[in-house]
Amino acid sequence: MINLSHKLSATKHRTLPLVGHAYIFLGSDEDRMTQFQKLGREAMSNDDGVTTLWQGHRLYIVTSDAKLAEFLLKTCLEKDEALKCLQLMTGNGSIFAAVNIWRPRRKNLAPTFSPKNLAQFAEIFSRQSAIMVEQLQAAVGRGAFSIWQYITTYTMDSVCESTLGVSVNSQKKSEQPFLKAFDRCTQLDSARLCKPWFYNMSVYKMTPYYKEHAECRDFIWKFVGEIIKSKKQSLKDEKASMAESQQNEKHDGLKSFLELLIDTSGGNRAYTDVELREETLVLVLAGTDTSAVGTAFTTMLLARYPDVQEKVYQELLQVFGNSKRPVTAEDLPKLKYLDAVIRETLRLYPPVPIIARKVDKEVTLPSGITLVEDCGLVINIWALHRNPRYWGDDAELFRPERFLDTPLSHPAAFMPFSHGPRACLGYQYAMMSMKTALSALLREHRILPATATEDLKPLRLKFDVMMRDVDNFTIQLVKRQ
Ligand code: HEM
Repeated sequence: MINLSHKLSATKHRTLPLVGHAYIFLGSDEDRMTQFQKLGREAMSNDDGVTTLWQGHRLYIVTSDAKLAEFLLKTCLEKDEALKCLQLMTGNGSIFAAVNIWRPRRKNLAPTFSPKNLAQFAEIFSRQSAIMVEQLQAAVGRGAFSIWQYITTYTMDSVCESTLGVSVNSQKKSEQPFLKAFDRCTQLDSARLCKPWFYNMSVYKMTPYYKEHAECRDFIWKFVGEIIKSKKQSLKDEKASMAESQQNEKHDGLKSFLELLIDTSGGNRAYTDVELREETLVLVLAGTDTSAVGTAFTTMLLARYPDVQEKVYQELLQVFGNSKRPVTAEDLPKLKYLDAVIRETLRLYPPVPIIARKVDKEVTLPSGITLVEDCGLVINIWALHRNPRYWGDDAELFRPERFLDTPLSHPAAFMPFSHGPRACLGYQYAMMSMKTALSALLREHRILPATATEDLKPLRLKFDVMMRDVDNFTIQLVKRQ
């Protein structure tokens, strides 16, 4: 690795004995995000499109170049060691699993995201977003407030209903025990991710955090385990009660991801209860805060760009007129400008600003340099999305029209959902959910910045497992006439 480090551009930060550059990530979540931004810009300004740094004895290669990122994401599929600490709750669930486990699981999971299956979830998004708007009435016209809790409970309720087929009703019941346990587990996981000295399991087990994590995790596993058991039983009963001739008939009712997974993993490959628990928890984990962060950043930008908000509103008027009818699956493809606004938000504020992989066997880059086994790889999506080489001189500008008037300069220039074989499976699901929530909100309300001068200040960002707004997405809402 030392030889390799001499062939690649290196970070300007001083290397300390033993820890290398690990010290630069100490400090607050905001400091950590600032470091990632700086590293991304360093990589962008280097001729080889990378910067390198040492985390203890391991060399990490950071890139914000779309071509190189595309190559790495297609070639190196193993997740980085650091992400192992996120597996406590999801076990071998596909998102963090080793390649040999991930591959067959992805094969089973992918067909459950077919357009036909996704269209049936539109009704859930529509119903849950109506609840969100109803809950928000308490804040309308009353000055600045954080919209985060409203949006994250909307996504939690939608994801749980579409994944497990149950209503956890977290929008109306903030003390919902599943939500509390799930939130606590993810908080503990992200705190651990930022403290490398807790990566070692034996060390972590000695901390009070592990005990608390284990208690929450046991609760979650029991909750999901019971749903799986009862779902399997009712599917069995349903089959038994159906006449033989009806067995192959199409089942028209709404099917949750859990039921779809039981179907797709059928036959000899049928999933055990543990596998079903792991995969459904992956969907809840991967689908909740990510979409909530994307939606919340969009509200912040709409508040700061009233002309963009007005254009979205005009498009909504064209599709819905003055009616109060719910959003349907057929409406969503017509909301092309809103789609561009969300994409532009995800470009400038990607909820997952960095992703990490590991080199599991030597790989030679197109430049001829060979990466050695066990190097870490960081794709800096935040910087890649602001790279003028792919986005032009106005890369830093919020301009949704770019998604309507200019084709992508490279297939990997826009990758909020990652790229290559391990890219996000929930991409279309997330776009549907975000579009439904934002249209429900904007049809009746105008979004304003928290204060009159707010739109002049740059957004302050922080990083745990995801990128968030330091001020917790504070806006104002007023009713439209
Ligand atoms: C704005 C919302 C979302 C964003 C920004 C996002 C982003 C991502 C990213 C960056 C990855 C890949 C990580 C990597 O390459 O290491 C990923 C993976 C994944 N996402 Fe999403 N995601 C979103 C919503 C969702 C939703 C709603 C679901 C499911 C309902 C979902 C399910 C998954 C799954 C299953 C994977 C793992 C894929 C695999 O390893 O094969 N995501 N997501």
